[in-house]
Parts: sequence; structure tokens; C-alpha cells
Amino acid sequence: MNPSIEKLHHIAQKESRLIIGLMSGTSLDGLDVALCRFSGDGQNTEVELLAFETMPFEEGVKAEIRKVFAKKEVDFHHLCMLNPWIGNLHGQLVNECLKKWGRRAEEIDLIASHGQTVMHMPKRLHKNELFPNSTLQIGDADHLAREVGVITLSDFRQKHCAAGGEGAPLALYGDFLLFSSKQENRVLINIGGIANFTFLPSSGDFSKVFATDTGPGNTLIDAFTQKHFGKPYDENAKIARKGKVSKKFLEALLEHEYFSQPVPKTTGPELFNLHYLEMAIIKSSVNISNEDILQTLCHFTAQSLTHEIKRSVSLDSKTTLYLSGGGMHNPLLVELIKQELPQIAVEVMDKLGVSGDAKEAVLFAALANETLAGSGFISPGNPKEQFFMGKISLPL
Ligand SMILES: Nc1ncnc2c1ncn2[C@@H]1O[C@H](COP(=O)(O)OP(=O)(O)OP(=O)(O)O)[C@@H](O)[C@H]1O
Ligand SMILES: CC(=O)N[C@H]1[C@@H]2OC[C@@H](O2)[C@@H](O)[C@@H]1O[C@H](C)C(=O)O
Repeated sequence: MNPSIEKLHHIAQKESRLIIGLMSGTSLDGLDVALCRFSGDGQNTEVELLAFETMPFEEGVKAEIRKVFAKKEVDFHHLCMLNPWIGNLHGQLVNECLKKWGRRAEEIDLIASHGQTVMHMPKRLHKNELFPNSTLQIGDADHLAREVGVITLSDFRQKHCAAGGEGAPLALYGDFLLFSSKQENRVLINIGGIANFTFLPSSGDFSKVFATDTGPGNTLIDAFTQKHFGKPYDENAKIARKGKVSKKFLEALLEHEYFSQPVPKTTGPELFNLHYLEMAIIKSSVNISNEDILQTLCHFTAQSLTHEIKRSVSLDSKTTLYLSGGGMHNPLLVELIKQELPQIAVEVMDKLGVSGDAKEAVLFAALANETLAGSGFISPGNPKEQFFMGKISLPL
């Protein structure tokens, strides 16, 4: 038997497994690397976050990714070369983390790699009946597996699409396994480039659990700050706080069919980008300062998120909201979210034992744990069918 397959079989049966979860999101700030210890599977899954790092991308790396990121037309040669290059790069960053943590590759059972999303094209966006929901993550996992010398699971979103979903938000599955509670209904909000939330009812009934993207998280705030203020993001909303909200511009931003479509739904910077922003400025025919624009963009993120929560979840005193993702460090955004949901307790994910910055990387590790040792998840297209996510790359 192939020794790697034998090893995989052994790992699946172990009492506990060391899994490294990797996430590189739409903000392109860096690679999130979470070292987790898992035991059990399904609703008996237990996770301990042993170490976490965000390994920042150098400017040159960001520039190479931006050449293809969410672009309708790209240099195909470049895309082809980026795929193995990012796989190797992620591998090197994992090796740096292992060194920092004083761990050897041989101790790690598995890597769960999300890769870098470069295009997300669900049917609701491409509107072409000939083609299915589609999404593309690059950073080839064979290269990553060889670079680190650890079996790697990757490309989780394809199976979700193949099974009838849009390929996101996959947070649904990990959130259900790791953070369900019998004591309270939970709304787990993640504000990355795109914002999303998962609703976990205290009944534990999976048929009532859902997750959806809600619109932009930080993506427009970041893109606008980069273009007009030459900074990667508006730290602590310092610039936005100098401006005031423009009602007309906000209304124009909120005027898109996406916001009235039923949940679950996904989106990305393919829709919410600087072009979208410029169109909204033209539509609202306002003459506002860059500071006003940033202030209004914070309102846009907060309102699209909270409107969707209010529309699709019946909120009561037994509901707590937990924040994760980089946007939870934006004090203005958090203030606005709280204002929109005055009756609901708002906490940070850290309260549930996993740091809000690490959550998404931990989630992919949880998906890998389930693929290896569990009985799978209920398929998005057929509630009677179980499905598993992730492809296997062997280092040898
Ligand atoms: N102190 C802060 N003040 C304001 N914004 C902040 C702060 N810290 C982080 N952010 C925001 O968080 C972003 C990074 O968020 P995160 O790492 O969750 O994104 P991501 O994982 O790339 O996104 P996604 O979940 O959409 O894939 C930054 O680009 C910035 O907009
Ligand atoms: C296609 C893609 O990469 N989508 C990301 C992105 O970032 C946030 C939001 O948009 C979410 O849908 C998803 O990531 C998280 C981890 C998810 O699948 O739950």
C-alpha cells in the first residue's frame, strides 16, 4: 500500500490530530496559520487552538495577486504561474511558523489549505444558464504538501458547488460543529473583506442553521483608503471619523438586487469594488469629501449586515452575537452594528475560546478533520445526502 494512504488511514483513527488550518482571504493582508488539536468528529468535535500567526504578505506578493484578483480579464500566463508559486509560498510561510513554534513537520498530521480566492462567480452573478456556480482558489496544494512534507487537504469549495451550493460561506459547517450552544441562539458574524454570518439556533436543529454573505465587510473601505490615502486600511476608522454620513450616497450603495435576494447567498469584490462605489456616487449625484465617503462606507457595511440579520433571524433575548474577522477591530463599524441591534448582546469570538482573527483558519482545519474522521455534512442540494469537502495532496 502507498505509505501515505496508510498514514492517512492511521491519522483518521487517532484519538487526536494536529491540523494546521490556512486561510488567505480577500483582504490580501497575509496568510492566517492556525495550529489546532482536534479530537472527535461531528457534534463531538473538540478543538484546541495551540498557536496562531498571520504571516503578512510582502508588497510584491500582494501586487502579483492583484494582477488577477477578481479581474474579468487576466494574463493567462500569469495566472498559470501564480498557482504553483502561491502553493510554494504558503508552504514556506507554514515552515516559518513551525520554526517559530518549535515544532517539526513530522508532528503535524495534516494541513487544511483554503488557497487564495481569485474569482467567485456564482450563477446569481454570471447569470449564464449554461454554466454552474463557480469559484476559483489557487495555490496548488501538491506544491504546498511537498514544501512542508505534510499531507494536505485543499480546494474545499469545489465540492460544495458540485453538491448544489455556491461554494461559500463554508463557515456554516465549522461553526455548527464547534460553536453550537443549547443555552442560547448564536449569530456568528465574520467581517473580512466580505461580511457574513452564521445563525446557530439553540435547538441544534441543522435544518434551521444557515450562513450567508451579506455584502462588503472591509473590501470597499480598504480599496478606497488604499487609493486615496495610500494606506492599507483605515486604522481604527481614524479617517472615517473625520467625515459624516451621506444619506443619499448610502441609499445608492444599498440599492442593488443582491440585498433583497433571499439567504443563503454569496458575493465578493467581483461586485463590491471601486467601480460599484463610483456608480453609487454618480447615481446619488452628491459632492462629498473622501472622509465622508469612508464614514458612509462604514455605515454601508453595518447596515447591509444588520438588515440581513434582522430580516432573516428572529432575534430575542436568548440570542448573542459574536464578532470575528479584521472588521471587529474597526471601532466605528462595531459601534454602528451595536446601534442597529440595541436589544442584542454583542461579544467577540474570543469568548468562545477561539480568537476572532484565527476563526476562519480554524474552520478549514475543522472541515479537514471531518473529511478524515467524520461522517460528513448534509449536502446543500439534497438534505438526504452526506458530503465531504477537500482534495488530498500527498507529499510523496
Ligand atoms: N485596527 C483596525 N482598524 C480598522 N480596520 C481594521 C483594523 N484591523 C484590521 N482591520 C480590517 O480588517 C482587514 C483584515 O481582515 P481579515 O484578515 O479578516 O480579512 P480576510 O480574511 O482577508 O477577509 P475574508 O474573510 O473576506 O476572506 C483589514 O484589511 C482592515 O480592513
Ligand atoms: C469565495 C470566497 O473565498 N469567499 C469568502 C469571502 O470571505 C468572506 C466571504 O467571502 C465568505 O463567503 C468566504 O469565506 C469564508 C471563510 C466562508 O466560506 O465561510
